[in-house]
Amino acid sequence: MTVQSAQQEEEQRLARSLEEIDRQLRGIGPRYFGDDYTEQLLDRQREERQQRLEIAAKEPYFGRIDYQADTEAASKPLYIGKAGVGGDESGDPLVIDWRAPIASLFYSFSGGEAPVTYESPDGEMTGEIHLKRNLLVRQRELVRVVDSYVRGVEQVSANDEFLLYRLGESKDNKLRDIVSTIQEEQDNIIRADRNRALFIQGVAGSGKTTVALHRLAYLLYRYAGRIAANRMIIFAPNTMFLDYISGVLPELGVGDIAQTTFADWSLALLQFEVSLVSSADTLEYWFEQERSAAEREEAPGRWKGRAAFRALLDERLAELERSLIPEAPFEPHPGLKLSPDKVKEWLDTDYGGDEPLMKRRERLASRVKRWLESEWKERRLTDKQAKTKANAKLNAYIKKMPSYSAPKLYRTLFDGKQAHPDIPKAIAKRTLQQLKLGVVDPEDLAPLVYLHIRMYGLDTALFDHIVIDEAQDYSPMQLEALRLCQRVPSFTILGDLQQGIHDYAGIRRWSEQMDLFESSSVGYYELDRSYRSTMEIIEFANRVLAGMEGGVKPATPVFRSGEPVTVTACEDTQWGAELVAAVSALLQQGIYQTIAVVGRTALECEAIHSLLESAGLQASLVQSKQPAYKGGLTVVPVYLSKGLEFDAVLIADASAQAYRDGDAKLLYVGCTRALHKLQLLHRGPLTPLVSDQA
Ligand SMILES: Nc1ncnc2c1ncn2[C@@H]1O[C@H](COP(=O)(O)OP(=O)(O)OP(=O)(O)O)[C@@H](O)[C@H]1O
Repeated sequence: MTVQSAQQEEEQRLARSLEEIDRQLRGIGPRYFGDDYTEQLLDRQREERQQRLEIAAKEPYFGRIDYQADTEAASKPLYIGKAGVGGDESGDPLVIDWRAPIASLFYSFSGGEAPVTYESPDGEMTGEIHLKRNLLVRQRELVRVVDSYVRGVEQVSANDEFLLYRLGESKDNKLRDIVSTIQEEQDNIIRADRNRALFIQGVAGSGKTTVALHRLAYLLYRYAGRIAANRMIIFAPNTMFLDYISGVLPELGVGDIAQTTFADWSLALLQFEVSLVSSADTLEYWFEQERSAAEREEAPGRWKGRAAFRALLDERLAELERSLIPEAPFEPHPGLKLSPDKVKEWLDTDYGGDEPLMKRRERLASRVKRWLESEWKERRLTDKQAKTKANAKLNAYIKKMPSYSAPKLYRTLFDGKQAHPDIPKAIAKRTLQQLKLGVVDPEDLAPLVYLHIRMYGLDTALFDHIVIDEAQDYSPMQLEALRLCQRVPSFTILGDLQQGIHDYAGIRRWSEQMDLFESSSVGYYELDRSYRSTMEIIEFANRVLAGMEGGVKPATPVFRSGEPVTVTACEDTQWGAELVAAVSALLQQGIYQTIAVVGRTALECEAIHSLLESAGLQASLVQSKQPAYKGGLTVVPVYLSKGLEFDAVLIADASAQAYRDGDAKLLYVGCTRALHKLQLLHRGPLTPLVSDQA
């Protein structure tokens, strides 16, 4: 088939499809606002259908495969889109949802006449593919048709033209969905089994965040009715990042999934009984001045974050459990005794198991009360005075069963004689001082959450699935706390050890987290291809890490060539003027929607921001606790740029003074934020991390 006739064929098909989608949209009945439960359910279904059709009415599909099942005599065209649309009377769907089992062929098929297989609910299906076609529809118009495979024709399209087209686009201030260009290695992760602790180590720009969000949409589709969006949660590093990723799930037609930071979630769970030291203080401490490797390793965050710290918490919980039974028997009336052994028996047998400790305490207290009432009944006691006396004794007895909040129990670990001997003195001293003021450090949140859940349980339902982004910054103790929120592990845990700039609190090896799970429930994937940046940028960034200890895996670029990376030396006195000139030049090109000037510290960024403003260049300054990333021209400290991306990045000062030998990960993070253009300026000698590339 010629390109022209393919275009014609698809234009006709698009017109028919749109007509049918519009017809279905018109046929949806009016909304229902009454109290009838069945009607409400039907209304919700109608609304969901309407949302799907509205997505399809703009861009019904992006791909087509002509597939011949083993059991059939001829191939059928299957159109794949963001939202599935039912067909007319013929019974065949008009558009197949990208998450449907058969749609996996579109992502996994890379040519050849060999039989293909996919997993369906009825088992493995086999067939042949005759055509794989990419279709670009924008605002109901067919813009492009590209065949990447036609049976019987040698190698139709060598490169994934569509992928390169998408990657070449410039980006605004929001992450986007990638349904039309998901790559096979990404699709394997998206469709992996639900009940797993799935770890994904992926280089910068390999699509980890994007893939995790698509996986949620997939899980909701695949396990519809069994899992719910409002029982899923995404943990991301900060509120600005949450805002940046907030568009993807709605684009995929998914709402209602909680997206939060571990700190915000923990503080709410602890009912704000404690507050957190300012995150700006923590960041300033670790990033504004040089901190040695030894200091980072021995940091309180590492100490309290270890899985071994859990043993100390468990010890304290066990002690609390033992102390729930008052030593002396309960004697409400002369001659009537309830022995500690009997109370222990109740605690162990009737209220044992997994129930939270303080809930067991409550039940135990009620049990003792019931025992007293039944004794009264048996003895036909009517003497009101005797009863009042006994009730007073009952209250005194119950008071002897200790009741703690999580922070109060936690405090005992660090406090005076009760303090745990294994805790280093300096850590105990600081923690206690803080707790007395009702304040905690970030690393205290996970142990507090752990204690709270073990003592009081969760207020909300258990989670069906948990996503942790930038998980290399999570301590094993955080994972321990989150594990309590599920019956069976169902996690997507993603990160990049090479970007582990918060290693004073996070991990050095994935095994630190993986070892918390049974090996049979752990899955591990690596993503090595980087989709964000041009080849030039990736090769440059790879060499920043090259000298680093500990088996660095370089990112593999997609074949997308761009401008060379530039490194420019400036006289100290000229640096400000050169910076302004470089930013102006980038703006004047008019092709970059987002430009970042990346500084080493918050202080330096404030100075750069003033410099740009006084030169008449409007820029937004990113600070910790920033609620949203606005796009346009941004000045950002390197440690807050993690997770974000910009069309062009200017590293403001890549001098040896700013980036020392130990700062390779930090500079790597800065460089890998760039999609199309990377420039470095330096005043004073260039950092040794890139000196071979200048
Ligand atoms: N298959 C794909 N098709 C098109 N674009 C893709 C694909 N995979 C990833 N991208 C793009 O690559 C960029 C990086 O994706 P994302 O931010 O999810 O990566 P990441 O691995 O989380 O990065 P980092 O660790 O550096 O924060 C995004 O612009 C995303 O849209």
